[in-house]
Amino acid sequence: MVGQNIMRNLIVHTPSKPGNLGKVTTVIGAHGGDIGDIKTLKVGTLTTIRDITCTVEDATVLDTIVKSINALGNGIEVRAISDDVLKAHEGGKIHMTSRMDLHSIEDLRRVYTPGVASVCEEIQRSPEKASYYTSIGNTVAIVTDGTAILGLGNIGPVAGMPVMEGKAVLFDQLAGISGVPILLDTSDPDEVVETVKHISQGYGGILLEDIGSPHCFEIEERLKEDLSIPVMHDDQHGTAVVTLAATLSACRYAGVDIKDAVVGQIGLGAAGLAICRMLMAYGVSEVYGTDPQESAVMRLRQYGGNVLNSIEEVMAHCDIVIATTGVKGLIDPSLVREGQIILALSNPYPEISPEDAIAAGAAYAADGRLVNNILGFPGIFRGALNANAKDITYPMLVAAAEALVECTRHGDLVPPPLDHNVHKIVAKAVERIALKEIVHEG
Ligand SMILES: NC(=O)C1=CN([C@@H]2O[C@H](COP(=O)(O)OP(=O)(O)OC[C@H]3O[C@@H](n4cnc5c(N)ncnc54)[C@H](O)[C@@H]3O)[C@@H](O)[C@H]2O)C=CC1
Ligand SMILES: CC(=O)C(=O)O
Ligand SMILES: [Mg+2]
Repeated sequence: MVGQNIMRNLIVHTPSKPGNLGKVTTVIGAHGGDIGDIKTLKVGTLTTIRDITCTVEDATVLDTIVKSINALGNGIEVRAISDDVLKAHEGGKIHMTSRMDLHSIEDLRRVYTPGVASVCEEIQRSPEKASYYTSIGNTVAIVTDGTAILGLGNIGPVAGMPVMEGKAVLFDQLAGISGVPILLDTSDPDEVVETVKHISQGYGGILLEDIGSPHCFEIEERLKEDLSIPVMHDDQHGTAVVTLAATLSACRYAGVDIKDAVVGQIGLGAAGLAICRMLMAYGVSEVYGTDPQESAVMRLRQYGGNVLNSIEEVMAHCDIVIATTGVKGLIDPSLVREGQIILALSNPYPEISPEDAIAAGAAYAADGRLVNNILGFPGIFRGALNANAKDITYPMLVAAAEALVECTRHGDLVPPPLDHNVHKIVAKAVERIALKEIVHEG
């Protein structure tokens, strides 16, 4: 089964007797529902009310589950279904807040005019002090043109805003960075580059997000060239870092030197090409890729990768298979070979679910919820900003990947994304390399 697609909260009433919750959860599981949190809202003398988070394949499955719970009878009933994901987005997920209190006229004069004028003049005299007296050095612009929002495709920047707000939440909570979404109504590389350059002085770094290929490549290259603040296209390099970490872990368990691994990449867009480039730069000698777009295949060749003509060939030839196509259920379980490692990374729906890949014989399998650039970009930018780095370089990315491997528990491919310590360790590793590079250049 590929992709658990919709998450709903079932408000379930049962008589307050042992065994009833078990009956309800059994019904949910039997119909393929994935149970998340179970909150007990009320334990009454007669009735217990619970809020059960349930993720299902589609609305039909949800309907079947509700009908089956209600069919249990004896007072067991789904009284309401709520969409907590939608509810959580009401009003948006982010809000810029003040770091200073405003209680008195004294505060007002310090925060705002007339006091603020002297700080402006100080920065005018010594522009480098802006990073000390403003939030610029701790703020990253999250720039999108909306052309490759997850695997949903070109849905436009406004429809992609919930993803950008999500990235801002992650920046804030995992790395203490202010992320500011910037929605562009152009995909023309000249216009994107010019626009980002014009706004860049207000930011300590630029995270390019969900900008489709091939225009993402030129945009990132030109911005990296023209700006002296860190610029990174997350879908390329954030993803490549985490995928390298997962591949290193997998090779360790398999007792294979990563340099000898035979890796196949399905989908050679932003994420796929960057993954191939990262693996090749790290020393993997056999990297194969496939993509229906001739231009994508040509790019892989230019970077020294090998091309295969179909998914079937990749699955037959490679020990580690990575997919970033945005196409749900693309990999048929019958193609999976015994002992293969399958990373089907498309969001929100993978090319094959980890459960199906394992059932078909894979030794390790993961999807984009687990192997996700959430493990990369917060720490990478934290480290770069701490070091006052002018760029994000390949050695910084490798340091991030190796730090992730260090944090990975035995048997896992990557560490848990919400472990704050992991992001601190990644940031430290990146900062260390960035400082070394600065000393070297200086
Ligand atoms: N887990 C993670 O951290 C990340 C996951 N992704 C996921 O990867 C997917 C692709 O994202 P991007 O690379 O940014 O998009 P993209 O649009 O740049 O690339 C997609 C590529 O897949 C190719 N493709 C489509 N159908 C194919 C097929 N049947 N066989 C082989 N190739 C095929 C396209 O031709 C294109 O080159 C999305 O679903 C996204 O959510 C992207 C970044 C991070
Ligand atoms: C995780 C991410 O950046 C994506 O799926 O596009
Ligand atoms: Mg993305």
